[in-house]
Amino acid sequence: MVSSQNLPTRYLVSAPGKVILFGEHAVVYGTSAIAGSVNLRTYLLIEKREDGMLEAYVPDIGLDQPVKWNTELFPYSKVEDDKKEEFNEELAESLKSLAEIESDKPATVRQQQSVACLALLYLFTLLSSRFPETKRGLTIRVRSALPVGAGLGSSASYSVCLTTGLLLNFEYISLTPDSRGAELIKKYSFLAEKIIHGNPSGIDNAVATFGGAVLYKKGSMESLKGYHENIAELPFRPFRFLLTNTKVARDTKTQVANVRIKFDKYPEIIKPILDAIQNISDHFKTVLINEDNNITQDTILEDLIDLNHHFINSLGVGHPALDKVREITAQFELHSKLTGAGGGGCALTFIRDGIPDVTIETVKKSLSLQGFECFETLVGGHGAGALVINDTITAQEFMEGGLEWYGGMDSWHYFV
Ligand SMILES: Nc1ncnc2c1ncn2[C@@H]1O[C@H](COP(=O)(O)OP(=O)(O)OP(=O)(O)O)[C@@H](O)[C@H]1O
Ligand SMILES: C[C@@](O)(CCO)CC(=O)[O-]
Repeated sequence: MVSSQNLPTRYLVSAPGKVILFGEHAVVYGTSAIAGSVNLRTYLLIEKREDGMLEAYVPDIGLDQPVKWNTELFPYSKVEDDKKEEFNEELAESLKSLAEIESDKPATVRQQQSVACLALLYLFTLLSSRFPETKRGLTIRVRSALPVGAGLGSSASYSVCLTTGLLLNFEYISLTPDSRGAELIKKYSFLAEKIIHGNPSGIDNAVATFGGAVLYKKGSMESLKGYHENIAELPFRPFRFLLTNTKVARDTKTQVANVRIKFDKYPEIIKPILDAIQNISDHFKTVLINEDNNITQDTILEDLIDLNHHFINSLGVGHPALDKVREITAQFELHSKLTGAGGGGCALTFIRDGIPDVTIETVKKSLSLQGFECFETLVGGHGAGALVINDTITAQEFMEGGLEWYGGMDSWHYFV
């Protein structure tokens, strides 16, 4: 039996969102994509409790009240100890009724809340099963600076926070330098992503775990060697981007499923489009590595942004609001594309070197007049991190405090 006697009981955990530069959707079919972490993060506070209950505060998805479960009711017998890292459909099915949220909110909102709870219950049951029942009780509190369902990887950031907090609490990993920690976080967060997304490529949770700017390809990512082969760090200069949230709601699961329908119906047409997207990612990588003239790099990046946007639109995941962002930014000779799953959500606008701040402010103003929300971001930065936070803040301070403050704390341990 594992002893938790001398361990800290409270962790603060965080993970970034992501932005996909090139290759969303195509990456689900095994091509390469280029993505990086953004400086908007999710934070999770996890603490032990004595009464064997699991309680979750997840206000960002419209759950005004905490949700509480008796952990004795969870189906631990469904956990297969030797296959924990594979997705266990039976375990997910048997937890579904416990994860259901009853409220007078619209069905789509309840569905989003239920899958977020299901991801928590799934990981909790999986990872707590080797602990004595009396030591399983937990409270988790989640807050995020990321817009939910807008293409910036809010679900992966949430999944990685859940995974990191639970792995720490149930002593699978610790806050010591050890590359195994990041691998485990990536593997288990992928299971949570499967619950939320259906058929994820793994790019979002890989970026939320490892941070940085990466060239990602789906593949055998079981070993550390696999990690190096499949997620290469890119020699990224600090490119500036404007992110525009069109506030058109959509969910990734549906967008990915719609592309699948097209692919199955017209494989001979869709396959070459996916290949072309692969070539965009490859070309960009070559330019990053071989071209040291910033102006040339910027011009090529703009061409590739346009090409990628049109290819991806042809897969049926565009939206008039995203085209509006392109139209407005084009008036200032800036290039934009949808980012993430599309169908609404966010557009990404590249700000090449030398664009005056006053131009950017005017662009932002024009976009805001459409009801869109804009923010600037740099791509790259830390992945999943954690720290022990026994006395530093109260739960209430965490729920009510400014998120930027946590990021600035200097004792973060990053897993990469
Ligand atoms: N802060 C959060 N708290 C709890 N659940 C969250 C949070 N953020 C995201 N989720 C879960 O993730 C879902 C949103 O995932 P979805 O993949 O549709 O959007 P996204 O991750 O923001 O976009 P993309 O996958 O295109 O980057 C929510 O409905 C919810 O279930
Ligand atoms: C649309 C998609 O390519 C990116 C979503 O952020 C889906 C995935 O890769 O899992």
